[in-house]
Formats: sequence, structure tokens, C-alpha cells
Amino acid sequence: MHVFRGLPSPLQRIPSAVAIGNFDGVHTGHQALLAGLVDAARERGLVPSVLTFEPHPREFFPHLDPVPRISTLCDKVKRLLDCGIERIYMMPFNEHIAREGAETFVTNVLVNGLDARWVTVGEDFRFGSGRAAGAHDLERLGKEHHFETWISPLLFHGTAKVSSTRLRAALSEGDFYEAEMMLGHPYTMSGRVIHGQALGRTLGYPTLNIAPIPPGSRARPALAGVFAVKVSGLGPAEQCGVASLGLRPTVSSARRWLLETHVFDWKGDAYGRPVTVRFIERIRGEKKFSGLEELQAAIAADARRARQILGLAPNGE
Ligand SMILES: Cc1cc2nc3c(=O)[nH]c(=O)nc-3n(C[C@H](O)[C@H](O)[C@H](O)COP(=O)(O)O)c2cc1C
Ligand SMILES: Nc1ncnc2c1ncn2[C@@H]1O[C@H](COP(=O)(O)OP(=O)(O)OP(=O)(O)O)[C@@H](O)[C@H]1O
Repeated sequence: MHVFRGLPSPLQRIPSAVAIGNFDGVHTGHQALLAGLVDAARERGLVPSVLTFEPHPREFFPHLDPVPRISTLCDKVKRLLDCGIERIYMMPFNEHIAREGAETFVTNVLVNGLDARWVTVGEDFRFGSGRAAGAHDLERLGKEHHFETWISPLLFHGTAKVSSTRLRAALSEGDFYEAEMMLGHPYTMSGRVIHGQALGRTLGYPTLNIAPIPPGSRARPALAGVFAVKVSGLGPAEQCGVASLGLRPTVSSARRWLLETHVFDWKGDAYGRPVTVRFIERIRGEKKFSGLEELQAAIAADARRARQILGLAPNGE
């Protein structure tokens, strides 16, 4: 698997089957589309590839609220790899792309940039400046530029199509059952453990920290608050814990999102290790407390509640 920042150099270019989209969450709708892509690529001897935008196009427009993120970059790459994708092209969405008409995008990016021979999008796909073009325009342009276009039928869950928008709504409400139905697996967040302020140790609750949003991004995660969780990557089995995903208003004024997990009955050094946090149940929203004592009492209550949710004996007895 190769991840490219932008388009490949002419030497790296290879005849490709390409899916285009944001693929935030890599939900079951995305998975169905990508399964079709991998089959088509195999039959035709093409490299199954994804063209995605990073940052999300809405983050680029300052007058729009950025779309809350479901996947960390690490999760998105891992999930696309699981679907059989061999190349990911992460295009920086910028002024130039925003102004590019549908035809120029097809010529510059798909044909000359990626050597696309087979392209797939969902029925509702929009592209080109102002989102003016749709899947059928792509099909028409494909005939002119000699690539096949496959318009993938939309996958439904209940009465509406599965979408990243629906997934974000389920996650922000803490409805992890609904999220799992649309993902095909439990909702998790992965990343390497980074250093915090080492305040957690003083509070009696050391935490493993992951940055859910890349530095410099205006985005926020699709969910926030305190959760009962299970963590993998520390040992052979998943470990239980309590996690806070937020901006830590009590101790910090910086706008830096962190997923902080206190792992029950575990001691060790996890800095730099890749870990995965599985969200089990939402406990409460994040609050600004008047001091560390109040914060510490709230975390102790969260830990008790999480132990109960996860079926553990109180206080590790
Ligand atoms: C279970 C749990 C709940 C938390 N809830 C809040 C909260 O409601 N408000 C807040 O400002 N910080 C909250 N925090 C974050 C703490 O402020 C933070 O973990 C602590 O300051 C340690 O930071 P450090 O990892 O940088 O040392 C919570 C942390 C945990 C583990
Ligand atoms: N339910 C679905 N079934 C099949 N294809 C889908 C489905 N949802 C999206 N797609 C297609 O997958 C590609 C990537 O989708 P993208 O992430 O851009 O949209 P989305 O999941 O609908 O997100 P949002 O809700 O933010 O619009 C696009 O080509 C899109 O048309």
C-alpha cells in the first residue's frame, strides 16, 4: 500500500481503477463501492486506488463550518487497506482545485495525473467547481477520455442511504449500536500515543493520549465527551478504560483536541505505540470545572461508572 500526498510523479504513474470521495468513516456504503472497485481492477489488471481530499473540502472554505471527522488519518488508511486498496492519493483541497471545472479535473487529475482506466463513484457524487457536475457527467467525460465509469448503486440502512453524515449524527448522540450497523464493525479511533501535560498522574488518573485531528486543522471530531472504552495495542488482550475526548477546558485554553484514555489496572510506558480505542458507551459531556479538585472527583465518578458499564469489579478488586 502506498499513500501519496497529491498526484504521483510520471514515473510512479500506473494504469489504475479509481474511486473518488472523502471516505470519512469508510462505512458499509463505501465498502460496497470499494469491493466493486477491487473486483474490476483485478479483472482488468489495474491498481485499485482511492482519490481522496485532505483536508476535507469544507475545511478549506473559511465561511463554512468544517465537517466533524469520523476517522483519524491513521484509521482511514487502515480501513481502506482492509478493503484491498493499494494506492491512496490524498489531494490537498486548495483554491486551484476549488476553481477547477469538471472537465479540467477529469483531464488533469484522472487522465493525466492518475492514468485512470476505470472510475467509480456513487449515484449522488458531485464534483467540479461549485459541485456543478454529477456521476452522469463523469460517465460522459469518460467516453471522451477512454475510461470506463461505474456508477455504484447506493447502499441503504433502514429507509435512508448510509452516509458519513448519518454516521456523524449517530456518533455525536453516542449511539454506538447505530454507528456499528453503518460501519460493519464497532467504532474505534487509532493513533500513536503522544505526550500530554503529565497532569493526569498528579490527578491519580494517568492517560494515554491520541491526537484525533491533525495539527493545524480547523476540524473537530464527530463525537466529544466521556466514554467507557476498550483499548487494544498494549498487550495480547483488549483492556478496559475510561476516556475523555475533548478540549480539556478546565486545564487548557488551547484548541487542541485530545483523546485521553485511562486504562484500568495497567501500568507501563506506551509513548509512541499505536493503540486503538473502541467506544462502548457515552457517560457524559465534557465540562469546565472550577478547579482540579472538582475535575478529579468527576473523573473518579466516571471511572466508577465505566467499570460498572464494562462489568468490572469496583476499584479493581
Ligand atoms: C475520564 C476523564 C474525564 C475527563 N473529563 C474532563 C472534563 O469534563 N473537563 C475537562 O476540562 N477535562 C476533562 N478531562 C481531562 C483532564 O483535564 C486531563 O486528563 C488531565 O488534565 C490530564 O492531562 P494530561 O494527560 O495532559 O496530563 C477528563 C479526563 C478523563 C480521563
Ligand atoms: N451508501 C452508499 N452506497 C454506495 N456508495 C456510496 C454511499 N455513500 C457514499 N457513496 C459513494 O462513495 C464515495 C465517497 O463518498 P463520500 O465520502 O464523498 O460521501 P458520503 O459517505 O455520502 O458522505 P457525506 O454524508 O459527508 O456526503 C462517493 O463516490 C459516494 O457517492
